[in-house]
Amino acid sequence: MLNLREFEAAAASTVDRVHYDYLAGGAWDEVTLRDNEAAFGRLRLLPRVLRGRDKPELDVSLFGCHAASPVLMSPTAFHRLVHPEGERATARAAAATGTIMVASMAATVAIADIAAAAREAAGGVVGGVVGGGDPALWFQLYIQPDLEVTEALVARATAAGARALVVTVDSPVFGAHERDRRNGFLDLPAGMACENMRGLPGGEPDAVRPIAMSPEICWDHLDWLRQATSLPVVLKGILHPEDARLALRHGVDGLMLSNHGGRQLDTVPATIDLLPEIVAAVGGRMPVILDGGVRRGTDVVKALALGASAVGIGRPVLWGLAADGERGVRRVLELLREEVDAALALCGAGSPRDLTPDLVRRRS
Ligand SMILES: Cc1cc2nc3c(=O)[nH]c(=O)nc-3n(C[C@H](O)[C@H](O)[C@H](O)COP(=O)(O)O)c2cc1C
Ligand SMILES: O=C(O)C(=O)c1ccccc1
Repeated sequence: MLNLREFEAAAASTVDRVHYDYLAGGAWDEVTLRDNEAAFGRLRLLPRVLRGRDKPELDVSLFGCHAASPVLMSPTAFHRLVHPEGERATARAAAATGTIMVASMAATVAIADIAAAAREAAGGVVGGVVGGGDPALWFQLYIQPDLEVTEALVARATAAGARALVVTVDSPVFGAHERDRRNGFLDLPAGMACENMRGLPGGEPDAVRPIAMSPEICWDHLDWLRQATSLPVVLKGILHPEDARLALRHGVDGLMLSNHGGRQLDTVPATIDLLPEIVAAVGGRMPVILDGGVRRGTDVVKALALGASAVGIGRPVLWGLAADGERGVRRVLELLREEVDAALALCGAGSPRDLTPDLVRRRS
């Protein structure tokens, strides 16, 4: 496999059609889904030359979490749908490559088990230190209207060693995925469940509580969460610059500029097209991480040049996992890393910090 597209093709031919449609699909007409990739295609890179740089340095540090690459794994649900080891395999690939993994609240492996898999793969070496503590694992949270349940989820993630909470705020209702409606995909197959939702307060000890998406969630909930945890809080799914400014006022630590891979409100802009406005609104006061349509090293470089601190990939991780389990995910991450490395050098940059917005031009 030479690039992420080849992993996409491999996944399309191995994963059951109904399940493949679930991971590939978007909301309604899939306008945003297509635009995320197309918008990167409308941008051109304008390199600098003769800058006499060393080999590029790709490390990033986010909320005290060190990573070998500015590409992280965005949270995606249901990894066991495409591979029997599910999130365990994903976590091992993340740990082996020094990649930050954002584990989904809708994971099919519990956060404690994901963390254990990551630790095992790191061989007890985390951040270059033997016995160096917790892996580069973050937990994605949908705030549940029942705050006791939300508190229990946060406590589990914290106990597992998660280093940040990524609160997804673009889902007051479930996205309307017409492919899933047509295919009748409503639930996980027997023997798979959202393990983070098992045995929560107010339910039977072994019961799996459905994930609630609620239009009632508001900034008051965020304020409550802010005081209920000492972990960094990252908001995922902020699109309007006014909401970016509000996030700052509510003590948020970072943003993930994301349209959920085109799976929530259709016809919102591509994330890369929104990035300059969001970066301007934030004014360097917190990191902005972009996801949606990142498929090539050049996409990563464009986003970093326009002010993102890092980028996330969603579907490509699932393609790698479907194609070849842990090895496939590792290969996806390595391919992208090699491409970023080469694209940085070709831009005359010695690190992501050397990338500036003038290196990106819109195709006329
Ligand atoms: C199959 C699938 C499941 C997802 N599950 C979640 C989730 O549980 N929580 C969440 O915040 N985002 C979820 N997302 C959105 C991703 O975090 C991310 O925003 C998106 O996939 C990025 O776009 P990309 O797939 O083009 O890289 C999911 C995306 C996909 C494709
Ligand atoms: O499919 C998704 O995009 C998603 O975010 C999700 C969230 C909860 C349960 C299943 C999927």
